[in-house]
Amino acid sequence: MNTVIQAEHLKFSYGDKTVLKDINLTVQPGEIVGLIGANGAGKTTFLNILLGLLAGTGEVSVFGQRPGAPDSKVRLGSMLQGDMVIAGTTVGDLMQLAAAQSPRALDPDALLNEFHLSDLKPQRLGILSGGQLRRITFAVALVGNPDLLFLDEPTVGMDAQSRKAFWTQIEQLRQQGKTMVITSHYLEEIQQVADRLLILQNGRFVFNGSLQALQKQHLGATITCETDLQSAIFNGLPAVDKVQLVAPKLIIHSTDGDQTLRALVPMLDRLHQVSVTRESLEDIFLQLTGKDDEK
Ligand SMILES: Nc1ncnc2c1ncn2[C@@H]1O[C@H](COP(=O)(O)OP(=O)(O)OP(=O)(O)O)[C@@H](O)[C@H]1O
Repeated sequence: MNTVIQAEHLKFSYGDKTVLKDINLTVQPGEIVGLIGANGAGKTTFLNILLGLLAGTGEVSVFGQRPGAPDSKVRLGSMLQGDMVIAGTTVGDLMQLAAAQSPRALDPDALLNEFHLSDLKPQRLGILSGGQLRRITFAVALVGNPDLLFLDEPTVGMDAQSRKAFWTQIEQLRQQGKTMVITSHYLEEIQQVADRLLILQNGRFVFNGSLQALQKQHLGATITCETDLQSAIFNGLPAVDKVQLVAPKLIIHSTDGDQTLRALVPMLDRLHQVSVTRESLEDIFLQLTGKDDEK
């Protein structure tokens, strides 16, 4: 299987500000990778390097070639933040222009129709709303029929319906075997679709794996119940971090939900309305990215 993206010891600085310190990554065909990180972590910078728009040090290849090489460029579609748009150009013209860049382009009109965007075809880009522009930019990214897509915060500004339609389209693209790198701050959305998550922090991936693997490493849970037992009893149970009484509820914060639950089994007849909430991706993300920057 030919690797789509390969990065080894990639480093990048803007002047004396080092943004990427040591990036190592392999992406295989058909993978959907969710790239997440706090504002300013370097996600867009990394995508720009993969596109050949910025040059870092270390080894980087896309379809086995240097980023930006013409042969790999035609297999690539991107939707970046702040994509330049010429206000006077119409949607139809922009789609034609984008299609003309690729020898394997799709029919622009058919694509606009499929995306329910045909009405916007005669409109000038300058008068479109932010959400409409995002949807058009997505169609532009796809019209060249790319094998690899870079989508940088694609759903920003889209209304709920458009976001839903967008993620459905991503699923369809998955069926077609497209490889995608998607950045998003909407963790609930990205976790649904990504085969693999990359968490960028302090210039490195502090996590590279599936959501399931991430959750296996982070076993924390919140157990809520009602009980006539004294809350002090729960403080002494294994892995219990903190116990809060918010009458009538007792809230037990555990660093290892399974371990604490096992210890609760003998008391089950005194516990009522028990519920368990595992750490969400957002909880884990905040733990991993809340750490101070390295000096
Ligand atoms: N052209 C530039 N010159 C100097 N610094 C820059 C430039 N572009 C980005 N930076 C800085 O590099 C860092 C990484 O920026 P980047 O846009 O890659 O982050 P990001 O993870 O995409 O952030 P966000 O989630 O806010 O979009 C930030 O501190 C940013 O201020």
